Amino acid sequence: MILDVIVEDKKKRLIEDKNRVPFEEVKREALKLVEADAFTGGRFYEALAKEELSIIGEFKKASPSLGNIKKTMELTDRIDDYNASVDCISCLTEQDHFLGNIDYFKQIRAISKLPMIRKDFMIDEYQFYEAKVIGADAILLIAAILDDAQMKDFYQLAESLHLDALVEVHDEKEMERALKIDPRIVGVNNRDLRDFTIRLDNTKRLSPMVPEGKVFVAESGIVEDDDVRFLKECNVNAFLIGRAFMESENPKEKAKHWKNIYAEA
Ligand SMILES: O=C(O)c1ccccc1NCC(=O)[C@H](O)[C@H](O)COP(=O)(O)O
Repeated sequence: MILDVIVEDKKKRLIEDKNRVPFEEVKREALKLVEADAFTGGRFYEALAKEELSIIGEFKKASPSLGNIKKTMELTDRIDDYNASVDCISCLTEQDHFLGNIDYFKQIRAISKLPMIRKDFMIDEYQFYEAKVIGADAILLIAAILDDAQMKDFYQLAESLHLDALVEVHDEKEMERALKIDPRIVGVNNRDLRDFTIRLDNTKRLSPMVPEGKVFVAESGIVEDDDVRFLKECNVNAFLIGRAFMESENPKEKAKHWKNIYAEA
């Protein structure tokens, strides 16, 4: 499965990353920031926990399912659009399959005040400290690539660094595992990573499992008005949208339009 390939490539990248900036150095830098933190976590969570629909707008240059994504806007124009219309930003930092990197993240961080999630395949403590250093407010934990102990330890590590965690699941089994750590934010990915098919029904099927009080995020495959109407029935707090915004020449209008549809549906 593609996730296995991505994780293997990530392990190789981590060896290079640690050679370039040693673990102890990144950790020291991150802990300094934690000590100086004005916020002790929750910026990302708070932005999603509102009564009305929130949107996480994603920056991704490529993906295994889409290949290279056609560039429709200059980065700074896109950031301006997101700043004016979405509630949080997601930025892929994975290099080999999404063509992201931490400099891309830092570029966006420098000109957006929105809470930002570092979207990557988190398998090593190093990445959490690095996320803190580059100015992330949140990280992604993908249940499919972590065992129960890793999920719990990484969740606690994120909390200790004042980072929110979006815990991503694909099916009932992963949802049960994820809920054991009592995460504040749960996301259902609608993309089947075996064949890349999108089923928004995934969110609908798993929605009754999400306990009251959690922030519930529908991820992937939201591309048209009817998708927004469909997801309204699932009581989600937020959408994570990549492709539809990256391929749009007017992501700001799209985000506003979909928030209106959601409010009126
Ligand atoms: O997008 C992929 O092809 C993909 C493949 C393997 C693992 C993860 C993948 N996507 C990451 C994401 O979670 C999406 O970028 C995100 O949910 C936005 O999805 P979309 O709106 O469909 O671009």
